[in-house]
Amino acid sequence: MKTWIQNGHVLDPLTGTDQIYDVLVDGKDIKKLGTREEIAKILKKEENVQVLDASGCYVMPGFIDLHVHFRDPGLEYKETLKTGGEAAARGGVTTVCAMPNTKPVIDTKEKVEEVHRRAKEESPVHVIQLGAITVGEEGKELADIKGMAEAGCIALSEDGKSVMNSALYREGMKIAKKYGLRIFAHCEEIDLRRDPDTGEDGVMNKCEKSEELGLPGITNSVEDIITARDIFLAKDTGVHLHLCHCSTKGTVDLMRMAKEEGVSVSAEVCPHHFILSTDDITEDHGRFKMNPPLREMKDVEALRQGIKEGVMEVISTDHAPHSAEEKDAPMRKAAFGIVGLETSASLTYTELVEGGVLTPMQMAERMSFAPARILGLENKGSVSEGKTADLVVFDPSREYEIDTDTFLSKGKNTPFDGWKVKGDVKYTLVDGKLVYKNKAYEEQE
Ligand SMILES: NC(=O)N[C@@H](CC(=O)O)C(=O)O
Ligand SMILES: [Zn+2]
Ligand SMILES: [Zn+2]
Repeated sequence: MKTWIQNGHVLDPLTGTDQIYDVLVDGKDIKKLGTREEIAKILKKEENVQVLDASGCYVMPGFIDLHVHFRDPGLEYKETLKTGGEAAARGGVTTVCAMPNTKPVIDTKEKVEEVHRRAKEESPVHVIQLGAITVGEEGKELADIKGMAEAGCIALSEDGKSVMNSALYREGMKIAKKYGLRIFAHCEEIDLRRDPDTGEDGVMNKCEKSEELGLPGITNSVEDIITARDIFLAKDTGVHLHLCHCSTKGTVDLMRMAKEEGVSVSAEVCPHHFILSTDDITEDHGRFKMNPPLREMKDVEALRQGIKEGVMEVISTDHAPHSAEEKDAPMRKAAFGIVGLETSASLTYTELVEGGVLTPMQMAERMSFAPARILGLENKGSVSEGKTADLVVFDPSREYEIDTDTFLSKGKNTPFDGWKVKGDVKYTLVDGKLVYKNKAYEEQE
């Protein structure tokens, strides 16, 4: 099967291509970039091709989300490989890294293989399952790192928490390095998560707003301390360290230092952390509760500056679906986490590209090329001949209102419901196959 994407503005971070081209997809691969005539010449007259109109749209490499929670196995009432995959496709995301904090925790070769096998059948997008660092994410003994590497894990993560025992963690890093795996770190000193004044478990950022709402707070140091520790351990062991859901100015400063020192590190920021601050928390409600929490404006500004410079080179979502019952509650009761797959590209385009922080090419870099490089996926993250046809056709002019009722994800938990945004996904292709077609364009056709 061939697909002919016509008249799109190709953005390719690998070769620097930044111009209007037609793109011919043949099977799973990108066959040719060229003019209408050049593509027409390759095709036989009677040949059956799928034509997609990309006029006025960017053709970018499919987004690669290094951080999602698909809750499968065990917590399927929140999300499944199928619904999570459909939400991803809708957001222009063609590959996800699924965190291992499922039920059971993914900590063996067999469990990784099982998710990979099922994902091929059930999810429309590529799913890379990450394995836990310790058995059951309990922080007591190391999981079967070698076995998980053999199952194609690529990276390990204890997401949801940090490995608090530094010696055990260092040992895990050494083994990960030996088998070519990266470490994706959730940085949180759990013993400090309690409010320094009241000792109660923190539910939002510690600041004037938390005082005003009478809620227990989480200080920036809860993140910064472990960020620093992890960077030093990465330096000692040589493993590649990727910092998840960075939220503080301190983390940006530490990342800048680590990169100057030549440590093998990368870092991601999620839309909620570079868009919202504690000023946006209008009431004591679970839709504003996530870990790490929304921080203050000075942090948001530092994150944006870091993204602009490329110190923070990845935009991920930390897509964390929960049921309505788990989220429609005051902060003390609600679960940590918000969904992000279906809003990430629109929010990033609206806030960062329209907002003058990133060029459209840099958006493709942060959302696809850089994550592909971190994972070592040479065939992804690029719209150039011979690469895998994981593609997104993104329309920068379509304005719409975010409506959780339309979400394909089971999770509707987001503070962005009702937000007006600019830029939307028109088509998503995975391995050359059309896996998402935006219904908003059907009426026009
Ligand atoms: N981010 C969150 O608030 N929650 C995540 C866990 C995590 O990413 O640490 C979850 O699994 O729900
Ligand atoms: Zn986390
Ligand atoms: Zn997470």
